[in-house]
Amino acid sequence: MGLERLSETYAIIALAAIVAVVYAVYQCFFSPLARIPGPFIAKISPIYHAYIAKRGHIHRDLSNLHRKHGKVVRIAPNVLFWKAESYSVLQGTRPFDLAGQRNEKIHAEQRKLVARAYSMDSITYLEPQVNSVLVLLVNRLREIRVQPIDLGYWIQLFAFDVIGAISFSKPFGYVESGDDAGIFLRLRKALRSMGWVKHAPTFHRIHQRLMPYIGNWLASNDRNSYFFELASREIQARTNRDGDFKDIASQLFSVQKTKPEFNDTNIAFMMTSNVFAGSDTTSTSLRAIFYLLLKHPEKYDRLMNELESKRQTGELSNPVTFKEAEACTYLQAVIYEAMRLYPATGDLLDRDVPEGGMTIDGHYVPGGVVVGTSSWVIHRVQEIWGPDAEEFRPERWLEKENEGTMKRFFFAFGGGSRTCIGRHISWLEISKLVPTLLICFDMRLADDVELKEEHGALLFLEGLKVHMTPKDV
Ligand code: HEM
Repeated sequence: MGLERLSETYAIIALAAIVAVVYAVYQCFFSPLARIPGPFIAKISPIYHAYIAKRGHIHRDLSNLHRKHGKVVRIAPNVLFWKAESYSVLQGTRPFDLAGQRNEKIHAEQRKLVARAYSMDSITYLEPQVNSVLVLLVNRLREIRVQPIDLGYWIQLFAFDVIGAISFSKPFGYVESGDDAGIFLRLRKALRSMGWVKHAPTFHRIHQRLMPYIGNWLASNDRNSYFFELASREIQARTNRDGDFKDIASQLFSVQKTKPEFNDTNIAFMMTSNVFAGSDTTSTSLRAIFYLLLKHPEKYDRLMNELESKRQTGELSNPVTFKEAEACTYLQAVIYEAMRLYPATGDLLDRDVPEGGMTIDGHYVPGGVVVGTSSWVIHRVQEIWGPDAEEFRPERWLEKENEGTMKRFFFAFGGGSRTCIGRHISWLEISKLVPTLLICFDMRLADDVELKEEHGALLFLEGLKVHMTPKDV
């Protein structure tokens, strides 16, 4: 009896091994994607993508994979169009979610409702909100006596407060108090968790089903619970306050008047996206800009020459206006170049290949396969950016022969119908903050600063310590 059970067990193990080998042979030699190069383990297991995402430096891993395997790399057995299943993890059960919505038709309808509030025209409307946080930031930084300052942290406080200000006319009060009340860590945990759970959607589905019994083990769920509740409370408080508000909430409430189906819950979901998608992305970009500038004194000096000569001719106010900043050509080149080298999202933006399939770089890819690309990879392709693609050289954006090409391949905000809806807002913040801080402070990077990179669903850069000496302006 014992022997019989043993041989039965062996038979099951042998069968499982045969199935695994057949599956691996199929994936490596007979699948329609068999000829696409990539790590062996990625060809046979979807775990590979989730694994490299969990390690925290997927942005660099993807670039290395392309360097090793070429333009098209296979990073899962079944890895433009519809957003892939990984976005369901983002969306959860949320009915209004631009970033997470996979259905193109629903996405287009929802995006149409809110597009105006985020358009270029709305930027001037929101500028006074950014000004108030910026002036407060400069004053707070002037008061700090202990050097070097963790400028990265202050930038993050600024980016959060701006989101509160432009969304609900109420900064969160972080710059004022110099403290984030634990919210950054909570958000970081959520983004860290989302970074890998996105690539394990089956695991996510099972977890969500079991949640009533096992509780919530995934910080990624905070996006649609804790942060949604935070946004809902702010929206509620905002409707209870009187005043002529110049913010996104007021624009969305005016949409609601003609489209009542766009209810308060949907507005709160949109505001959750502002907090979730708009604060850390902007602060990471700002950290990269200051880090690269201060690391390259000749670029810093060139930018200071531009700003100072504009100051002397009265073309630069304090705080700098968006219009003035746009007219600073070297400043704009610096922003593009830093965001090229450190785009805030470095994982693949996954899309399902539509029915009928498509050909990518000579490889036929059948419908249903997930394809994606990463800004970290595109931004380092030498055929586009030249042999010095890894170098910080803002001048490349000013060279006549590159005009057009470079902006076309600038992928920090994604592209197509899913391009970042908040890109004008973050450009407004960045364009104003960088020159304003530079005209108000002399800056020097603290000794031995190297930014620490961690990629969850977004990139984080830690350790921007700077000596800041206030100037008389
Ligand atoms: C430097 C700052 C920012 C960067 C690098 C960035 C990056 C991106 C990228 C790459 C996407 C496309 C994602 C995809 O295809 O899956 C995206 C979408 C989105 N972003 Fe941003 N973002 C930034 C700032 C903001 C701000 C300030 C807001 C809101 C105030 C915002 C809200 C959104 C939303 C709602 C989407 C989804 C859009 C859609 O699918 O229609 N982002 N962002």
